[in-house]
Formats: sequence, C-alpha cells, structure tokens
Amino acid sequence: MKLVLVRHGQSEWNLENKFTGWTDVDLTPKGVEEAIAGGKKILEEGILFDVAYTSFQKRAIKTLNYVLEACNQIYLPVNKTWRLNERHYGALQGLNKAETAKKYGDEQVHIWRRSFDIAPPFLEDGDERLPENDRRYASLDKKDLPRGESLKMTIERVLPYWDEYISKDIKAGKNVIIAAHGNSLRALVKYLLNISDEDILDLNISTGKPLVFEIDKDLNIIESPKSW
Ligand SMILES: O=C(O)[C@H](O)COP(=O)(O)O
Repeated sequence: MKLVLVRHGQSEWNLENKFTGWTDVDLTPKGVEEAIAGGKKILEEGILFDVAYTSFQKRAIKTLNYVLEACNQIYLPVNKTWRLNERHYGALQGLNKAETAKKYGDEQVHIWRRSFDIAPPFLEDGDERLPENDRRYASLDKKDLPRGESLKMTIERVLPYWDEYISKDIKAGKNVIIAAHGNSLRALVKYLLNISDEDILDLNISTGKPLVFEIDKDLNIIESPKSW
C-alpha cells in the first residue's frame, strides 16, 4: 500500500516567520502553487488513494483539496481530526521566530523548536488563544486540549488516532493520503521509521512535497520514503 504524507504549502505565517501552531492561518499564493505541484506529481506517479486524512486547520485542509484536485481525486472521502493539528506552540504563537531568537538566544529557540520533550511556555488562564475558546474544539474533553506541546506530547495525541483509524485503513489494503503539518508529520515519521529522540532533531519536512511510503499490511515500511 501507499501512504503519502504532505505538509501544507507555505502559510501566511511561514512567510512572516511566525510561530503558528494552532493559529488557523491561510496558505499564501506560493503555498497554493506548492500544493498543486505536489498533486501533479502524484498524478504523474499514478498513485490512487482510497481515503484521505487531514487536520482541523485550513492550511492543511486546503492543501489536501488542491492536491486531490490536481491528481483528479477530489471525490475521495476525507476524515478531519484535531489530532493531526500542528504542535501547539503555546505562548510562542504569533511571535516572530527571528525576533524571539534575538530576545532569548538562538540556542533557546532551537530547543523550543526542535527538542524532543521540552515544551514551549504554555498559554495561561484567560488567554483568548486557548483552544477552549474555539468552537471547532467544543466537543472535545477540556483535559485533552493543549496549552502548549513538546514533540513528545504531539506524538502522544497523534498516535491514538493512527492506531484507531489510519493504521486500520492500511491493514485493510487502502492507499492513504495525509495532509498535515511540519510537527504532526514529524511525529508520525518518527514513529514509522523508528527515529531516535536525538535524531528527530534533524528531521525537517518541506512544505507541499509529498513523502511516499510503501507499507505492508503489517505496517512494515518496505522501502525508504520517496519525495520529489
Ligand atoms: O507552527 C509553526 O510555526 C510551523 O508550522 C512549524 O514550525 P517549526 O519549524 O518552528 O517547528
């Protein structure tokens, strides 16, 4: 089976170099082009999907739509879940990454961005950015809603969804596409390729470039993932 992971195309806050996390920013025109180019590659490769997954965030949802349109598969069933959302960047959300590095030092910003188990500063009570203030999360248990997450915490909320839904589709012989985010996809790739807590620091996923895994029914990765 094929499992294709796509990080959303360039977003407005990727362009402005701001910590984004759960902020629901849109794609830029370049991000739209990246998504369409990714979909065309999938068309060229002749990959046909049975089911699609994405997050609750418009940059990933729109990327999925552009990809599927470009590869002629817009008819596919799409499952959306908050569990594929970007890592919650806590109180860093909205800050410029370069300015934050000037204030706190490159080392500290690198730790916040890439360390495995160090979380950014959390949102505090009363902060309007808290997910509980957003109606799309209204049906969720408040205790599941993050105020900031490390990559480790992101893995802990992505994997239950993988186990419960996505992996079952693959075991059933389905080809799956997932459009999500830099860090929710790093979480999945770490798990799938068994990457160590140290080595995951160096893994970056490019915007709009499909990452193609060949995977068997026992969820073994048959060959190294391909990207174009
Ligand atoms: O949430 C963000 O800011 C980006 O999507 C990912 O950012 P990072 O590369 O700083 O983790």
